[in-house]
Amino acid sequence: MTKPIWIKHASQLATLASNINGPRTKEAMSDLGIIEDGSMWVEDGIIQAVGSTKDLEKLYSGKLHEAEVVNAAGHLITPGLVDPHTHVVYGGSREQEFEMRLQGATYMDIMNTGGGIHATTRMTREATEGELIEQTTRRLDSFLAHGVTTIEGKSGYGMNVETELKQLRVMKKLQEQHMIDIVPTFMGAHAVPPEYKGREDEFIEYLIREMLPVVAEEKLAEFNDVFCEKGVYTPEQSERILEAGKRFGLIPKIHADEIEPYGGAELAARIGAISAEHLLKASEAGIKAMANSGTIACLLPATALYLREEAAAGRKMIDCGVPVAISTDCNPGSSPTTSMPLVMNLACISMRLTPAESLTAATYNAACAINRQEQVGSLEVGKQADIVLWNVKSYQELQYLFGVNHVKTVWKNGVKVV
Ligand SMILES: N=CN[C@@H](CCC(=O)O)C(=O)O
Ligand SMILES: [Zn+2]
Repeated sequence: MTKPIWIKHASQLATLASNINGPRTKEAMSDLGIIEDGSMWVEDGIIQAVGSTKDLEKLYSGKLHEAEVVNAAGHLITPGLVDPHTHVVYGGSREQEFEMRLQGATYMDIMNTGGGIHATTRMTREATEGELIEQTTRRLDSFLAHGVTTIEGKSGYGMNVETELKQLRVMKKLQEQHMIDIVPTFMGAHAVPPEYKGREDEFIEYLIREMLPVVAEEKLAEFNDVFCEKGVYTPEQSERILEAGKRFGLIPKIHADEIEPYGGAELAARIGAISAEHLLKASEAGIKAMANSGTIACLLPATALYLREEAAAGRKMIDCGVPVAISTDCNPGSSPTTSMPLVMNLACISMRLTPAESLTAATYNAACAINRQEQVGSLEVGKQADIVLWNVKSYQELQYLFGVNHVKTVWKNGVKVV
């Protein structure tokens, strides 16, 4: 039997607890459920109590001597961060493209000449399962070191049955081997593979006929994602792929309006996608439609920065009532980072989210974007004990001192992992 953990005297315990079920919007994104001089009791990996140190001292007075005590005086405590959009499983790396872009090549130029997603697809097809596990483990360790305890992970660097399944099976194995939780998304439509160039509809048929049934049969994914972008998949093609996924029980997500306005946000709202990703160029009508449908905007400010693009209109989206989540977009091309703390900083700096909104976007709303809000994303009784103790005293300081990893201790399911 492991000892209970008693964390006490946190200067701010940002619980993110609320009576609102489902993604938070507008003012609710600023309510962090802060407890000053906060305290938590954890047993068997589950949060048993959350409150003031005084209250918990009374509640557990007969058991205090049994617990491992963590004195969090002067420290902020938050839920483990949730990253709802990653391409974490891939082979190789693409540092030469970074230099090409600095010299003027665009993301799409590189992709259209066989680089970008296609380059990573070649390297992922060549990599063995063991090599992918080894590379990905290093990234998962880095996520934990940055306070991230749950991530979503997409396939999409295979675009054939064999490699798409290899990526998803790697995620399944890592879910068993690694402390971090990985929520899998099938993204067979990440690009049009070169062998199908000009025959997009044939590839879509292949994806629907050969890939989706196996992914569903082996329960390898919960979501189905598509890159809806000019030169990749049209809104009509994206809809066909996502509707087919629905028939196999996969919930739609959409990479939408990243490079050009293309009706992706509107499509996400119309077909009931749980989230739409990127949205740098989302139209007014698309933003309104997402607010009405409650589709979560999963915004990726590190990607915008890395591609030297203007970030998505996060401030405006929140003001319009769109629930906003944020993510690293961890991938080898447009955002090779695992730092959610940096993403929280950028959400404030480049999208004008407030420090409180940014924390909600990286915890509770991020959990909603991957259907994990019942388990993680807030510090509430009965939830997983995924907890971060930070080397700062407040959430305001966490967002203010930017570009620094302030993580001191991370517990995943009540186990100290950092
Ligand atoms: N934009 C499409 N897909 C990824 C990038 C993948 C890559 O460049 O390897 C994204 O979300 O940013
Ligand atoms: Zn992505």
